[in-house]
Amino acid sequence: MSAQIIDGKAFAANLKQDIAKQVAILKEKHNITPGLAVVIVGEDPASQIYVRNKNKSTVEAGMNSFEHVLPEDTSEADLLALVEQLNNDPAINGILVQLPLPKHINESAVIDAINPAKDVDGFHVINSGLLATGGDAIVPCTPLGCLLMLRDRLGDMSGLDAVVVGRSNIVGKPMAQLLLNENCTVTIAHSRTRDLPGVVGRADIVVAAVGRAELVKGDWIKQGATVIDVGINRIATDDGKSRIVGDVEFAAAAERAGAITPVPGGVGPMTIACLLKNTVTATCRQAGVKEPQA
Ligand SMILES: Nc1nc(=O)c2c([nH]1)NC[C@@H]1CN(c3ccc(C(=O)N[C@@H](CCC(=O)O)C(=O)O)cc3)C=[N+]21
Ligand SMILES: [Mg+2]
Repeated sequence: MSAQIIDGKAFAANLKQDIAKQVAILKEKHNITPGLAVVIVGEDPASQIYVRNKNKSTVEAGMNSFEHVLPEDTSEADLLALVEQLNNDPAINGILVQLPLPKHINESAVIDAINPAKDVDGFHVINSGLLATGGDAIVPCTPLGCLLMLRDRLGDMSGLDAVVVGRSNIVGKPMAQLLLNENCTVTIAHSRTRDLPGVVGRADIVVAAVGRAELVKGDWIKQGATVIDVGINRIATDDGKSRIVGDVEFAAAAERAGAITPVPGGVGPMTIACLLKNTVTATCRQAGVKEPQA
């Protein structure tokens, strides 16, 4: 194995320390404590684990955390009413509605009902529009976390070939926008892409975000490329148990890559750290104060 392993967990721990310092300064100088509301509809166990981790990290950073767990059969109207209540609550600076929502609820209607200034997921159409047009967007947490790791590893990315595998509104599209802002030559690959191995093989930066276990094969990777694996897939193992793998065939890719994120311990922890970061950013903008330097 030749690749450097990018330690997302350590990176996130560092970022969280900086955020805790920012929060302390906000309290001391402005008497503000950022508040994050997380809304979860239904009882998917995996979702509940994420929500618990987010809650714990929020409190550790010195912020207030508010959890709203609603039953699976909650109506869209009731969920919209809760969003409206959170929009109007001055103690709430960030609102995250956990996705996916149950089938009977229109996801984009709910996301777009969030006050864009409190949309710490950066999923509101206003924030995606601002990101696309070079404005002051709140940037989705997962792509933001990937960007911070890439900047740390590569510095100036100008002119590099970047391939994003996956075109979701949550990861693929905003990731491509961010890489374009870094002056990369960006390709978005997806299920209809012809010659995916060839497209991936010319990339200096590969971001895999398709949600398919080990779809990106190690021998596709260009020597020395930087590989960011967004996937979190649970697969069955021979002993009847299960384990978590990414969207990239890790061991084989690490033979060729210059640097690679592991799963777990890569992008996931950075997503949560960036959620806290976005909550601080949103709080400062709402209060009209400059973001403190940690
Ligand atoms: N509105 C909304 N915003 C989200 O950001 C959002 C969402 N809905 N729905 C669910 C997904 C999933 N998600 C994760 C965040 C962190 C880890 C994470 O920290 N993972 C660790 C542990 C993995 C494990 O062991 O299970 C790791 O990768 O090392 C995972 C998954 C945020 N999501
Ligand atoms: Mg997110």
